Amino acid sequence: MSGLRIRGFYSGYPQRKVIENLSVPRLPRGKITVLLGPNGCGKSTLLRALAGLNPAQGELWLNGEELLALPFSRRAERVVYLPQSLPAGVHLHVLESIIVAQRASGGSGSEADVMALLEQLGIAHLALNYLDQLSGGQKQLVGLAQSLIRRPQLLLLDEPLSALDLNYQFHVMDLVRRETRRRNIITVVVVHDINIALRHAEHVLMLKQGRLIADGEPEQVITAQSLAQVYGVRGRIELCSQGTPQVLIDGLVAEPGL
Ligand SMILES: Nc1ncnc2c1ncn2[C@@H]1O[C@H](COP(=O)(O)OP(=O)(O)OP(=O)(O)O)[C@@H](O)[C@H]1O
Repeated sequence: MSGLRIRGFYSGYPQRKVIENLSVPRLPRGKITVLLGPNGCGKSTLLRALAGLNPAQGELWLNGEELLALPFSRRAERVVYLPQSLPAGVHLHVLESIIVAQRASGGSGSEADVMALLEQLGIAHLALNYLDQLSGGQKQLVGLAQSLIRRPQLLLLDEPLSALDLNYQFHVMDLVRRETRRRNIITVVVVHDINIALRHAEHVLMLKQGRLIADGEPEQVITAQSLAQVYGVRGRIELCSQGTPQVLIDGLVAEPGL
């Protein structure tokens, strides 16, 4: 079966269970899935576990192949995880760092391909800058280029927009969506901005305390009821004048007894 299927999945740390008995029938190929949930609910733990960077038990099927049974090197050819921040102290040019990422995944290391991707991301002018001399947002864009050039089947992006301005947030989500469709891959993106999820996601997972609360199309998952249950806020979903749904937050859900 194509797509990603998760069954009876557990992950966490020696002193702490985080993801408990998670099952997701199917994350579709060619679509962006946004993973939502409050701070500390287990979003990064889950992405790292999907990538084989955290211990996990259960079943994890990617395009019909059981990932947990694969050696780490074969799994890393199929799954790429972009962490919230790039490792510090890497003294490489942007261009070199992406060529290294491309060669590590069996690519040709072609400078022309890398430059074309940097152009698409709007950062070709940074090609000869050192990674450790970039701004936070510039580093995020380079991290995205390093991830895309590796041509994974499953792309896991952990808060890739957190340091980006409004223009780049839109540009990056648009680009990731186009590339996800063009390459027919599965992309899972963690974001905190519900309106970005409503606008750009094609599928949404909502987590609370390591458990799946909702799974489906954005407008089915992001409702006043789920916002109250998962985030403890009173919200409304309204159509703006251009027909795009928007979440408006009116306040916090009253504590019982207050
Ligand atoms: N290395 C670790 N060792 C032990 N516990 C950890 C570790 N990393 C995270 N945790 C705990 O696991 C839980 C889930 O953390 P995780 O980083 O997955 O949450 P998150 O949903 O990504 O949060 P945020 O939105 O704040 O980034 C938290 O309670 C956190 O304290």
